[in-house]
Amino acid sequence: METILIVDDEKNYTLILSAILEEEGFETLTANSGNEALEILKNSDVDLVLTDMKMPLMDGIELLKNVKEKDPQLPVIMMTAYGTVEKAVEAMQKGAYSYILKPFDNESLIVYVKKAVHMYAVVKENRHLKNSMSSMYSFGNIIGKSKPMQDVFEIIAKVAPTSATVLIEGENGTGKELVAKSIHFNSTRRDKPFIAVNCSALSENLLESELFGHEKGAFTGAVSMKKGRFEMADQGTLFLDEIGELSQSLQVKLLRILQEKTFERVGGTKTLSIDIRIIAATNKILKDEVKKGNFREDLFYRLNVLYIVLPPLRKRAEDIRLLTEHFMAKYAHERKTGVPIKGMDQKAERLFYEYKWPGNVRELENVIERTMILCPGDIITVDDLPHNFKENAYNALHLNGIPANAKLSETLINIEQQMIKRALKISNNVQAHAAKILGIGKSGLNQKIKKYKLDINSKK
Ligand SMILES: Nc1ncnc2c1ncn2[C@@H]1O[C@H](COP(=O)(O)OP(=O)(O)OP(=O)(O)O)[C@@H](O)[C@H]1O
Repeated sequence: METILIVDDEKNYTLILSAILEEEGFETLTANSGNEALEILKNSDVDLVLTDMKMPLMDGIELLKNVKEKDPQLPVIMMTAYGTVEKAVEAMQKGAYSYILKPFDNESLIVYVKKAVHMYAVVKENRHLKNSMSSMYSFGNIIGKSKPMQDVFEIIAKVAPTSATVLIEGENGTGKELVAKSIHFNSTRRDKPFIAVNCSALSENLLESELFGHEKGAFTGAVSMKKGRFEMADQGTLFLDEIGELSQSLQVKLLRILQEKTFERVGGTKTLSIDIRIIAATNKILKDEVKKGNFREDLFYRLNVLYIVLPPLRKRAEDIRLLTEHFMAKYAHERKTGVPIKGMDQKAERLFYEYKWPGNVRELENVIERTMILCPGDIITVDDLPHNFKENAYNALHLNGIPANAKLSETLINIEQQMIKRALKISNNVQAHAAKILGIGKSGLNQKIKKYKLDINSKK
């Protein structure tokens, strides 16, 4: 049953309207001031606000403004007396659904109310669909409707509750850390630490003490005992990013932790036990690294208990629009103008689809964040996109192998020469035949051959 909020400072009037509308099968709530109405709206689901225009303290227009801030699509009907029609027009401009002149007959009121309520029912249905779609197309804050991403969501849901080691493969910026976090926060370890280490960011010695910690005096500068990341992650999850960069000696130590769940701090003799889940990630194909002898096979199998591949963005173009909208909403607060972005024009969208996104989702996110700051209007055009992105995107748009920054005259000469060479080859260097293939005169061809010094052995 739909609920109508009736607002009028004349109490009797609200009661009469309430009776009329309840007779029609609506549920009603009544308020005798704008503030009272806003209080009700905070706690109840309302499908329509029917308000008087002239009220002390907060008038109908002011109330309308507040309602629209809460829900821009909730319909508001203004009841107004003859003298205040101009105000009613102003209300319409500010987003009122309609106005009705007092005194009105019950039938007209009911027609207006039914129309508005019906319109809002459609809005609510769309919202519901959109919500259920967005939960289909996301797993926590990981977005994706493409088949490979849907498969990833399924695997995360299955592996998260276990404590199994997971290996995630994917190019930079494809969301490996996001997936690792999602596994952690959907596991029973969610209240324990999630610790991330980038194995390529530190030299071997530093990484060793970072991972395993060190005892006081273990090396110059080790002035006190320091716990390593393994200890910090005890009972939680340790995310080892860029695992393919781990040195051979650290690979051995990691293997021991995975097998025995024990280790010693650098410079220490005491064996420590830990309970951690390891999630490893790499932008290399680890199997190939094993074949090349760069990565231990036994460690590879220990890590690869469960395997997740995140495909590059260029291979899941159907996610681009969804991710773009997601990041537009995420960075909407960065808009200095306050004008909300409605979307992107066709040209900009095409560029997004054709671009190869070497930096994957991270690059897309950065482009959108900067565009949200730069774009003055409500539609993103190519002009609003960050300069260096446009340069990259256009340079990447090869036209039959011709880069976007190629000069026309040079390119035409190059193509002309290639076509002549090909025609000569096909015609076994018979110029008359080659000219026919090219659709030009024999003497014209001969001139070009001389100009470009293309063939000295040709048969006339
Ligand atoms: N599917 C996705 N949905 C929403 N945001 C995503 C998605 N994939 C990546 N991101 C965002 O892109 C950025 C990069 O993601 P993340 O750091 O997880 O990538 P990565 O693969 O671990 O990168 P690297 O290999 O460079 O460490 C983050 O801000 C992340 O939130």
